[in-house]
Amino acid sequence: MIKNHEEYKKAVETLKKWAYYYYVLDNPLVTDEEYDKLYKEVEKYEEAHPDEIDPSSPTQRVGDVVLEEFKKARHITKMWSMEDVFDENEFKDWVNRVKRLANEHITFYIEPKFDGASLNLVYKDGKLIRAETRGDGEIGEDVTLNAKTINSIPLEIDYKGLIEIRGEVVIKKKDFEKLNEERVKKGEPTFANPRNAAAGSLRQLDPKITASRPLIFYPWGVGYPIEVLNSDEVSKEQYENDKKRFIEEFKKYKNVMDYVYSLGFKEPPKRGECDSEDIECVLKKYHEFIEIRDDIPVMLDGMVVKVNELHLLEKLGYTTKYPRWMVAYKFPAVEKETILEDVVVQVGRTGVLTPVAVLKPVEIGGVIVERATLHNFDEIERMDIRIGDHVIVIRSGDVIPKITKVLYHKRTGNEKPIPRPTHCPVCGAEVLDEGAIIKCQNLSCPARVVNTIIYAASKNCLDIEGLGESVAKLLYERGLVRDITDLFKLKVEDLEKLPGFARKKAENLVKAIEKVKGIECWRFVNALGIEHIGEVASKKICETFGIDFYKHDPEEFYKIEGFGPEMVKSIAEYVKVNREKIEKLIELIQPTNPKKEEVENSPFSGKTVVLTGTMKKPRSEIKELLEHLGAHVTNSVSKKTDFVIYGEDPGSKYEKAQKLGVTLLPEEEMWKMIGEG
Ligand SMILES: NC(=O)c1ccc[n+]([C@@H]2O[C@H](COP(=O)([O-])OP(=O)(O)OC[C@H]3O[C@@H](n4cnc5c(N)ncnc54)[C@H](O)[C@@H]3O)[C@@H](O)[C@H]2O)c1
Ligand SMILES: [Zn+2]
Repeated sequence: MIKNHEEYKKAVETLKKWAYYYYVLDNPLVTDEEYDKLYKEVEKYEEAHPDEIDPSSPTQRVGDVVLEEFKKARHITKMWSMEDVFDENEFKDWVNRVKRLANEHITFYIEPKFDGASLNLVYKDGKLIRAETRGDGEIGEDVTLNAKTINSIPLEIDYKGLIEIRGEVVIKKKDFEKLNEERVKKGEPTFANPRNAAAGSLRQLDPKITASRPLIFYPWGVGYPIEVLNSDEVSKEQYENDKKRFIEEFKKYKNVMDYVYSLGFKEPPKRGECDSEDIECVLKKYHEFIEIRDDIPVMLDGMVVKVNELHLLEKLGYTTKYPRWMVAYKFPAVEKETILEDVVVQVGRTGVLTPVAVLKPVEIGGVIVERATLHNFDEIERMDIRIGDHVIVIRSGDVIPKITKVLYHKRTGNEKPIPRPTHCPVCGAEVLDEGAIIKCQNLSCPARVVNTIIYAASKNCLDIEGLGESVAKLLYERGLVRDITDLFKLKVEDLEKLPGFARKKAENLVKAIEKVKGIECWRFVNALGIEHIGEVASKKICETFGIDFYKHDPEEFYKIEGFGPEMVKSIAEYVKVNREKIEKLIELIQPTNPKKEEVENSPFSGKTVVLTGTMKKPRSEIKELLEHLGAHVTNSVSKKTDFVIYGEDPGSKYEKAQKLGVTLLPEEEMWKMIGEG
């Protein structure tokens, strides 16, 4: 609560500073939540003391000043900020207010609120002549050259009159992650969130930098000729004429946007209309938006509700800051402030040390977040993050929880620096520090051994059911397993004595390990965990050399498609050190070589096959088997299909095959043809 003018002035100064960092520098000092809280307090005080209002208060203006380095651009019509509501009651209040002001029946146009950077595109005679950031709403930065590098912005459109098309420049969450990873590698500061990344990428003095960033433009509205005139570039008379014609032609905001999208702009993932008497319709849309929010590749921070009837916009009018005919119904925040309580260091199977932040638990979008990535120790030093620091954490769909900001201004002096490790936290061995990567080189480091076992047992390797993290740790701690080869010595009697193991569980694990015998070659190779050699490379190795791969000269690996020096060197080094181990494992596991000859002679080789109905074995298994026999298994039946193999209760695919005259094979028949019937 702000009690007096003195406190009010202080609060305004704070808000101004935060707004400057946010709008001008694209580098916020606090979370939106914190900004909004103080903003609301200032607003409240101003309502009670209208004569004390500071005209430079952020409540009285749109955005902030523009950066000096840019050429300035005056918008033909004004750009606005937007009122926001945070819950159903606030929203209903807004609806009642706007209905009262309109004094006639209204409908709503609804679309997502994109969390990015506002951009105004001026088209004249069908050509893009200018692109401007919002700036203070009247004057923005001229970023025409930058905008021209964004693929989703058409340089020419079919509309021949003067028009301002407005929208949001955004970056996909995935691309934001990638961009930040690249920046971490180069030792550059990371962007706090996708919005700052988009805004920072758009507001570059060098268009080449903008061009290198994968930006997307989503239009959400039209300025000229429906907004408020803001320059003398156009005469008042022409503006009034154009406006009248435009409103008569389109009538509703919805139609304006349909038209804009028809000009070649990108459509949002979801939009619609509701009657103002049907609040349930709006609320339903709100919940649908929240439901799909994580799956939408770009950030949405709310849903925008606009009065649909164009002739009412002028009547409903504007405050100093925003139109009275639209509102943002905000979603729960994806960024929260919390405290860094500790940093634990994890050691992976390759020995790389990764710092993980332990946070004071905080709820973000319905999920309690307790841990976050910190990338590496170079990043920790660059951010100067300390234990006890107040930090901002972001989590949203593809964006994994991460600390994006340290709130230095909240330091008390008791924060503790996070030392760069010189020794492995697990085995105590001295580490190899290569800057971004710090490594424990002790091959028998417990963390490395346990993680190697977990990896080898995982789905795409030996696929040992029941051998996850906790069991692997237990087996290691009890001295039962120090190496993958030890797995094959495990006896039911040893296991059943372990905590949490009854006889049944012990038997199951031993059985699961026995099942590894005769496993496919590629799974065996993948399980070795050779650096740079994953599933695909393992398959290629087995197809080319079979299980004797390690006996071949490293040079020979170059003939495999896609194998470069990094991979070949890694294999060579691995084999040099581990030859004996490989041989011992082959003896124990006896992996099967892919049998090429048989595949060529199979009745299914080169055939296109579709599966339908319930089969005796899981469909994925049958698919794999048929593919192994050289078949091409697809999902839909066409004239090109050779066989439709059906189990019980076959569906429409069966009928389609009959219609097209495709050969129908009962499942039994297939097994006979393979020789397993
Ligand atoms: N963390 C900080 O320090 C800090 C500082 C200042 C402001 N902020 C945050 O910024 C927000 C206020 O900023 P603002 O006043 O620029 O408003 P805003 O960014 O929340 O909303 C207005 C903008 O929304 C965009 N928009 C996206 N989708 C739209 C759609 N479908 N229709 C119309 N417009 C759409 C437009 O660019 C428009 O300019 C608050 O959430 C506040 O917390 C944070
Ligand atoms: Zn170690």
